[in-house]
Amino acid sequence: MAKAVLGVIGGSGVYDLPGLEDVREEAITSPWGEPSDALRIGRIGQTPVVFLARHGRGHRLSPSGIDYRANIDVLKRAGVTDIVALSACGSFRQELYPGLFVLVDQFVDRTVGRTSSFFGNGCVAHVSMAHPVGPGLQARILAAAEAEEIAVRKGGTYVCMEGPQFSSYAESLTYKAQGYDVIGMTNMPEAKLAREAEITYATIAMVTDFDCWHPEHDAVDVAAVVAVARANAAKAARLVSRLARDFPAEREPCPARSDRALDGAIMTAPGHRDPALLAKLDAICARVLAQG
Ligand SMILES: CSC[C@H]1O[C@H](OP(=O)(O)O)[C@H](O)[C@@H]1O
Ligand SMILES: Nc1ncnc2[nH]cnc12
Repeated sequence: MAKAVLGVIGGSGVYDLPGLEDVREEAITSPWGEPSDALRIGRIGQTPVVFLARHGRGHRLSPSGIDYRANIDVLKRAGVTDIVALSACGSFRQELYPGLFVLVDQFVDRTVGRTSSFFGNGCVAHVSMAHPVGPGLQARILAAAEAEEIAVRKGGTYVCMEGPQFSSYAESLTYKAQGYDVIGMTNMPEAKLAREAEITYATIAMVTDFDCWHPEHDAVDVAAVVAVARANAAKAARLVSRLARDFPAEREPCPARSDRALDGAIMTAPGHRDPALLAKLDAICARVLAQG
């Protein structure tokens, strides 16, 4: 059994992880590009925890400008087995109000300009995204939220738009009519890449606004979003601390098979694989390539 290592990706308003102890910074390099920031590696209780600020410290990176492959690759190199993705989001439902945490279990990818796979010509692989969130990890997050008395709702669909502009009124009404619950700009391709890397992924979608569909609320405004995101960040830190303190020492098998996502997924015959691409995949595919 592998040792469990918790990764935390901090989104808008979350550039640090209070509660992380024995912290050291490590700027791990990646053959895929430039990660958003140096990793902050430490522990909470007995659990090793690795923190990455998705937009970089100082929020330098736009959702479209983040190198999601480099981020997931360096987390994999740091030994991360489970990622908790913290994200600000807009809501399409009256009952999902600013301040509430939504544990989404589905994603709709509406991004257009992002590289969304580690694989390609020379090493073709197809992993399942039917159940993108690890149910076991999500259950632990739910239990931690309840223990900390943080308002949380389990289940929901997060639609990921390209951004950086917020949606038009017509788009907002369309997403709402489609039955989507929340909207953000970052969880895709992040969740897809985590799955390819065989890292279990779960999002805490922290509602900051009602997007622009709501007749009694103004259109999204960054200053208002940031104010709610800051308040959410303190709650998120409490939740993550509890989650980490109660986390198992060894990685648990994932019912969604995120820990074995690459089993049988690579279609390119060994003799036809591109050595240069395989070299870049050394961390992502370590488990299956070791099997030959
Ligand atoms: C400041 S609101 C827009 C911004 O916030 C969210 O990012 P993250 O998921 O990293 O919290 C949203 O997706 C946008 O990138
Ligand atoms: N309304 C919204 N649309 C997209 N991303 C967001 N992040 C926070 N609020 C958002």
